[in-house]
Amino acid sequence: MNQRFDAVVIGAGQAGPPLAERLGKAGRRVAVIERKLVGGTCVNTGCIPTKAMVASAYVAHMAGRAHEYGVRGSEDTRVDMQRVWERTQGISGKARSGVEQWLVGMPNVTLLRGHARFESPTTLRFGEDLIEAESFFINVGGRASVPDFPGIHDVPFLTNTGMMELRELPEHLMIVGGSYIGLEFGQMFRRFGSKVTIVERSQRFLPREDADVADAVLAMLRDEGITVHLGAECIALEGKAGAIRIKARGNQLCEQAVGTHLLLAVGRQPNTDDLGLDRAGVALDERGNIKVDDHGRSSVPHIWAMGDCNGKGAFTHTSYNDFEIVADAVLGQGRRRISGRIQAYSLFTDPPLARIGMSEQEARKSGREVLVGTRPMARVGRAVERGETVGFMKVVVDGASKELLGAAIFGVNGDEAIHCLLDTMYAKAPYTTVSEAVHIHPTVAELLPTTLQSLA
Ligand SMILES: Cc1cc2nc3c(=O)[nH]c(=O)nc-3n(C[C@H](O)[C@H](O)[C@H](O)COP(=O)(O)OP(=O)(O)OC[C@H]3O[C@@H](n4cnc5c(N)ncnc54)[C@H](O)[C@@H]3O)c2cc1C
Ligand SMILES: NC(=O)c1ccc[n+]([C@@H]2O[C@H](COP(=O)([O-])OP(=O)(O)OC[C@H]3O[C@@H](n4cnc5c(N)ncnc54)[C@H](O)[C@@H]3O)[C@@H](O)[C@H]2O)c1
Repeated sequence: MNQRFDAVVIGAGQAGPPLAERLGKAGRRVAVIERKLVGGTCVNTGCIPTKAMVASAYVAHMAGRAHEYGVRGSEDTRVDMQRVWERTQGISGKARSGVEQWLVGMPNVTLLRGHARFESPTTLRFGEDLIEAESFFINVGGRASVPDFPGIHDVPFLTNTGMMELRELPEHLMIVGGSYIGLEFGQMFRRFGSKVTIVERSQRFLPREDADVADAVLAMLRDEGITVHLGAECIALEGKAGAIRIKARGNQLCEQAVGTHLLLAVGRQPNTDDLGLDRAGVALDERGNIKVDDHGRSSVPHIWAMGDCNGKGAFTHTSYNDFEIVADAVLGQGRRRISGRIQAYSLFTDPPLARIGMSEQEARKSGREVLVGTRPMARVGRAVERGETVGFMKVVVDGASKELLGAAIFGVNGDEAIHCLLDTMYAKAPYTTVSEAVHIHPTVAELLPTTLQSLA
């Protein structure tokens, strides 16, 4: 059967559903095609379930410290992984059904379940059907990369998706990759009670971050009993279920460890290889991302790409922002641009590492007159009162223009507090806007003005 729509959205991730709603409300007949679970990675196997698990791990950690706060009765803290799993699935499932009900209730929008693939620039193959449309909006996201290591077919391994299914505690979790996924899962499973070994190929931990920031995160993980091997590139896997060994180049220390479970957290690849994009004439970059202009338009003018599959961001907030930019280009004035986005992300360890704009190393490389203000969390009243004083805050400023260039807050509530700096950057206001502001006491944000008064 042939079907015709004004617009087709492929993938119900973070950008597709809100765009479908906007197009539908504008009177367009829209199809949203989703091959698996609506809500995509964030809702089902990414942000939402992992942050629910981070919350369980936080409670386990604090229960172990309860006596420090004068709370007794939790000396025998144990984690019930079945219950952690149920809670996580409950939160993720509720979010998924929320997206589903929202999609089904949208005016002029039809939700179709199955895999879509281009047959031509204006036609999709959808099962036995062909679907034609005037414009297409691709929001297909990505999946965990699985390198073809020798041994990969013999040794059982998990990715972020498989981690969601664990209902018992791994005795020893080995993790290849020491970035967002490896560190968030590594810390939470250590707090649940597993032994954790992380094998990272970079010689320098978190190389994107300033050395003082990266060192502080590494020290925190090691203090919690996590083994981190740096400069260790996994090149092969050996063993069998329950007894897994990682062979590494550069640092063979990890080869002495035998793990019961293995998590591969070595990056993600876009879901663009089974979309028939060659038949549509859509150009890809060398990593398989769909090339887009500053408005999200691909090399074929009526085909747009949003979210992880365009390689312009790898976060839920960047995918959602892509929706806003594409909606503005298609239905508005085309004022908004991807290049107008300020880099912002948080590594959700506990405490989190929140980052915006430039690091100090990037700012210095740019040749500006760089001023830096720092303050340890141990001197932030709120952190002291909470008994969570790990980390520090750091703000980077252009001394000549007074512009805020970037910031890192590795500390309790840093992921929230950093937004007052981020919004000041969007407002293009000088740093004195914050340094002369009066913030509420006692908060973590309260110390940002003081930090900015001590720039050097
Ligand atoms: C473990 C983990 C934790 C994360 N934590 C965070 C976090 O804390 N904060 C943050 O900002 N980001 C986080 N991320 C990243 C975030 O999840 C992604 O950046 C975000 O989900 C990307 O959304 P998207 O809209 O690009 O696509 P996705 O959410 O991946 O959705 C794409 C959808 O397209 C569907 N699809 C694919 N191909 C087809 C096809 N051919 N036909 C039909 N449907 C198709 C898929 O089934 C999927 O539902 C995390 C990621 C992971 C893996
Ligand atoms: N808090 C968040 O916002 C959050 C959380 C989780 C995931 N994510 C998103 O998911 C994406 C994927 O995360 P990720 O951590 O898998 O990937 P990543 O690309 O951030 O990091 C992969 C890490 O694996 C290492 N590595 C690669 N090959 C290796 C090998 N053979 N041996 C040892 N180390 C190796 C790399 O050096 C790197 O440090 C990220 O881009 C991020 O945007 C975001």
